Amino acid sequence: MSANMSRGSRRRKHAVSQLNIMVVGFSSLGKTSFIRMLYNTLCVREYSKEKTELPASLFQSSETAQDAAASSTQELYSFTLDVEEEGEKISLTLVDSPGFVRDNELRLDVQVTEALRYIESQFDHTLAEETKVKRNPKAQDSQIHACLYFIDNTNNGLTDKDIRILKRLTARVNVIPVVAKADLLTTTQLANLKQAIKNDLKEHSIPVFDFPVDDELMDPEVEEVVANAQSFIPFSLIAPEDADLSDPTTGEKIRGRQYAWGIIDCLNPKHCDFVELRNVLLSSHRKLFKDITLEVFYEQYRTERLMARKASKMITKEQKKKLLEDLSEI
Ligand SMILES: Nc1nc2c(ncn2[C@@H]2O[C@H](COP(=O)(O)OP(=O)(O)OP(=O)(O)O)[C@@H](O)[C@H]2O)c(=O)[nH]1
Repeated sequence: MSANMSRGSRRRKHAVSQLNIMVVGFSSLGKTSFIRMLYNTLCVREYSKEKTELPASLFQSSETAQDAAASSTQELYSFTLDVEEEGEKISLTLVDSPGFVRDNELRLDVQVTEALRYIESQFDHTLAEETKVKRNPKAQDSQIHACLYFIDNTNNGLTDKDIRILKRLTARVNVIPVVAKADLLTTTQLANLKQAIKNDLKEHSIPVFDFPVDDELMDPEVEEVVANAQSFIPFSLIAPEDADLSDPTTGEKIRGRQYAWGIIDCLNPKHCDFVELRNVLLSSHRKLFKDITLEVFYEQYRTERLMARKASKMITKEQKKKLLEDLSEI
C-alpha cells in the first residue's frame, strides 16, 4: 500500500459519516417508540451528549392509551447524535414526524406533502451548496437516507391510503416498510401479514428499497445479513416498555415487554427484526442508502428543479414578448 493510500484510509477511518433517518406513518403505530428504542441501543459519544438537546419523548414511553394520545407527536422534530458503530463514527440524525390522520383525506394529503417537503428541502440545501462559487468542504449532508414507513398491523396488508402514500414517498427517498407492535400478532398472523404486504408492494409496483444480493457489495463479516436483508421486508418491530425486566433463565436485564405468558426480548431476533433493521441502517447498507439518495433521488430532484427553472424563464420570455406585441397593437 502506498503512503498516500494509507494516509487516505486513515483519514477515512477517522472521518465522521452522516446518516439521516426519518420515520413516517399513521398515528400511534409506534414511530416514537422505535426512535426511543434505537436511541437506547446506540453508543453515544460522551461529548455529543452535552451539545445536543434531546427530546423528552426519548426518556419516557407512553404505555397507557391516555398517555399515548397526550404524547402523540404534534410536529416534525429532529435531533443529531454523534455515535460510534463498529468502530466508525456516525453523525446520526433521527427525524420523527406527526402521525398521519386516518379520517380526513384532505388533511392526510397535506401531511404527506409536508413530509415530502421536508425531504425535498434537504435536497435544496445540497443544491444551494452546489451552486455556490466557493463551496464549504464541511457542509453537512442533511438528506434523508432512509425513511421507515410504519404499516398498521390491524389491516390485512396495504390499504389504498398506504399505497397512495408509498407511491409518493418512494419517488423521493429510500423507503423501508416496517410492521410495528408485532407482539400483537401470532407467528402465523405476522407471516401472513408480511406476505400480504409483499404481494401488495409487487402488485402495485411500489419501489420500496430493494436490498441487493450482490457479491461485490458484501462485506464478508456481514454476508449473512446482507444476503437475507430482503427477506425481512417488511421488518417487524416490538418496542420495549419502561419496566425493568430480566431474562427468567439468565437473570440478565433485557429491553422487552412482559405478558402473563412470558417475556418478549425486543433485541432477540426470534422475537422481532429490530436487530436486523438496526444493522442494515447503521452498518451493512448505510453507504448504499447514502449513495442511492445522492445518485438517484437527489439527481432526479435536481434535474426536475433545473428544468422547472428553465421552463419558468422561458414562460417569462414568451409572456414578455406577448405583452410587447399586445402593447404595440394598442
Ligand atoms: N403492544 C405494543 N405497543 C406499542 C409498541 N410500540 C409502541 N406501542 C404503544 O403504542 C402507543 C403509540 O406509540 P408511539 O410510539 O407514541 O406511536 P407514534 O407512531 O409515535 O404515535 P404518533 O406520534 O401519534 O403518530 C404507545 O402507547 C406505545 O406504548 C409495541 O411494539 N407493542
